[in-house]
Amino acid sequence: MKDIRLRARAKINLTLDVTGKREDGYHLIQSIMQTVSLYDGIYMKRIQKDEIILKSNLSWLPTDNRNLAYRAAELMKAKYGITEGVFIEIDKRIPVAAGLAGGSADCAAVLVGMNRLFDLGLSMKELESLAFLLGSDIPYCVQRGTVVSEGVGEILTPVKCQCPMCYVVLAKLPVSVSTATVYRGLDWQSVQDHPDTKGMIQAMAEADITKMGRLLGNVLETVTIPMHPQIAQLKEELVHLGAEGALMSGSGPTVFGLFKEEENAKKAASAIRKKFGLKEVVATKIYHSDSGKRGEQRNGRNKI
Ligand SMILES: C[C@](O)(CO)[C@H](O)COP(=O)(O)OP(=O)(O)OC[C@H]1O[C@@H](n2ccc(N)nc2=O)[C@H](O)[C@@H]1O
Ligand SMILES: Nc1ncnc2c1ncn2[C@@H]1O[C@H](COP(=O)(O)OP(=O)(O)OP(=O)(O)O)[C@@H](O)[C@H]1O
Repeated sequence: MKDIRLRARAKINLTLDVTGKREDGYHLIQSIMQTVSLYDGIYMKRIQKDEIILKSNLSWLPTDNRNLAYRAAELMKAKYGITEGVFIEIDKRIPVAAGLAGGSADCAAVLVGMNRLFDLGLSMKELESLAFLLGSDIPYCVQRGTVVSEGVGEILTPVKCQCPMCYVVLAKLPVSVSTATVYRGLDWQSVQDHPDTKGMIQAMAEADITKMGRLLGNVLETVTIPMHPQIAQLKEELVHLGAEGALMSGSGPTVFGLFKEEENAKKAASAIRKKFGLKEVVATKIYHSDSGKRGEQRNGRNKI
């Protein structure tokens, strides 16, 4: 039976602005999204019996249609009349409910995986449209890279210059933050401090990581930080430890810091782990696809 291995990578928001609100309550955003190397391993296999079997290394993660990866397989099966089944195994490494789009990345990987396992021949654009039916961050997780995300997350414009390579420390507080609650708590019209999206793109074009650090900005911090003031302390400490800048990712609670040197990022990660007593601290880096094409076969193994 055909099988496939994929890497579902996390994202950070280098900028996140809210520019309006739709009648259905969803917010219009402008955000520079960036893929990082940290990934969940996804293994998929076609099975004869018409069912979806999902397993993961986290005993408490749902394995039914509360899991976005399951929902991706369910949607593809229904839409394309697939009568065979699929086995999906998730090796979860991305912190959950963290603002890193871990569930969205798994979901996107399963969409890509189903397309290949069942030879559906769908284009990236078609996969992104399906992705948007399942969540706002998922089209981006299909596309990945350095991208300006607008609308409610469905209008994606790749940034021509790549984000310069730098090292990223992710530090997650042991609290859950609901994205819906954070957006509901935002009075977008009274936001004073809007991130400079254009300035950030210019800083990336100049490969000026110091300037990028200064321009990091996320309006959702105005909601999440008052709920969890330790986020501000984590940001301060990361800068104290040598980060060029630090910011909350998405709706939080993960904070990331950008570092020029890998060694400094590793040292900062271990200092943060100790000082704040955190378990979920990861030193990773900006992800640059080395094949340029998602799903390219390398060394006989499928990787994304
Ligand atoms: C915060 C970000 O992660 C930034 O990349 C995204 O905007 C959120 O993306 P997501 O987690 O995929 O969001 P969804 O699962 O689609 O929506 C969760 C909830 O967040 C709110 N929501 C989401 C996206 C958006 N543009 N405006 C919103 O107000 C809605 O109340 C929605 O019910
Ligand atoms: N495959 C999955 N991995 C992780 N969480 C999942 C998955 N499927 C569903 N969930 C549920 O989704 C919720 C949010 O988890 P996720 O890790 O995607 O959050 P997030 O990183 O904040 O996402 P975003 O940045 O898109 O808001 C959790 O409560 C979790 O139970």
